Amino acid sequence: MNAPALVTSPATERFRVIDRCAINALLDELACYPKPGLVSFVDSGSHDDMSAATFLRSIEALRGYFAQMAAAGADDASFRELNVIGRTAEARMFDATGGRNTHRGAVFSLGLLAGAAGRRTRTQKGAGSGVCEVVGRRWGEEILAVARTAKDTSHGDLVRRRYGANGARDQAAAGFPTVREHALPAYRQVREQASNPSAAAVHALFAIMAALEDNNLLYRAGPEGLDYARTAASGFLSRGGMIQKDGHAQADAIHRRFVAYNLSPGGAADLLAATLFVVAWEQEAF
Ligand SMILES: CC(C)(COP(=O)(O)OP(=O)(O)OC[C@H]1O[C@@H](n2cnc3c(N)ncnc32)[C@H](O[C@H]2O[C@H](COP(=O)(O)OP(=O)(O)OP(=O)(O)O)[C@@H](O)[C@H]2O)[C@@H]1O)[C@@H](O)C(=O)NCCC(=O)NCCS
Ligand SMILES: Nc1ncnc2[nH]cnc12
Repeated sequence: MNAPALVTSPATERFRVIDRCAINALLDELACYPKPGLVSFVDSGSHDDMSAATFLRSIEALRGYFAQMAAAGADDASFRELNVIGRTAEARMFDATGGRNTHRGAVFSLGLLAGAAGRRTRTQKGAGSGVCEVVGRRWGEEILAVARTAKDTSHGDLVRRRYGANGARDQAAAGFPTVREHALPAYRQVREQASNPSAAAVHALFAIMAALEDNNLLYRAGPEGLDYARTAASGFLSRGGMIQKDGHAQADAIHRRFVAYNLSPGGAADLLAATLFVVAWEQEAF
């Protein structure tokens, strides 16, 4: 007897494409180099408890999660409903990494963007456009309404209390302004000048670092550490960033200094993955 034919609806296929774009975005973020203080295939940056292998295990554990978020987004799920899926994925990530926080921010930010991409597929035309804004418009109020209590003890909660810092929730609720206004223009500028995608990704990472209040930097090194990172990033960009002849060497030198100071812009790394997702999904959807 022949095996029954697998029936895949066009909607299911689109959710799979969204999943693939998100997984590839995470892989491309990991692969691009030099990233100040961050983990790559070259080295583990400022992290002594994680390597590229840890990140690969984490990414594999997240496969399928983004399709689930896309399907829920297409069903007009509330933030509360999306959050249930997100927390399960976060638990899978911690299982796969032995409790290390590789992608907590990406589970949140990229998960919401996958939900928004799923939601946009309902309208078919222009499905790729404006996914960042959709997150803010559809779920922004709910995201900000989730009450935090004195018992919340993530690093983000600590720096929020200590410095009044914003974080992943504020970015998402505002429709990812750092991605739209800084990272995407920086990425496209380098791509248009015929440079390779990895150089464009590194350039975009620096653009995010120059603009973002990154809670990872604040947690590890306080406002001085954050200022140091933002100044290093904006100086690099003002000299031409990855468009300069020796852009790679300069970025590598900044990476080494971040490792020496134990700095790691993990929040910026997540927003780089978000940026790469938006680029990939826009290409698929039009
Ligand atoms: C809603 C939450 C995601 C909020 O969590 P939290 O209250 O902790 O808020 P944030 O500080 O804002 O950070 C969450 C993660 O987002 C990244 N991040 C940091 N700053 C920003 C920023 N300004 N904008 C966007 N994103 C930001 C960051 O992720 C990266 O950091 C990881 C490592 O962080 P950390 O734990 O501090 O470092 P460790 O290695 O553990 O310690 P040290 O080595 O420094 O000693 C990293 O690799 C990146 O992923 C923040 O961690 C959350 O509470 C939540 O509700 N999550 C589950 C629900 C969900 O995901 N739902 C799906 C969508 S509905
Ligand atoms: N490549 C990376 N290195 C360290 N932290 C990260 N968080 C997300 N991506 C990261």
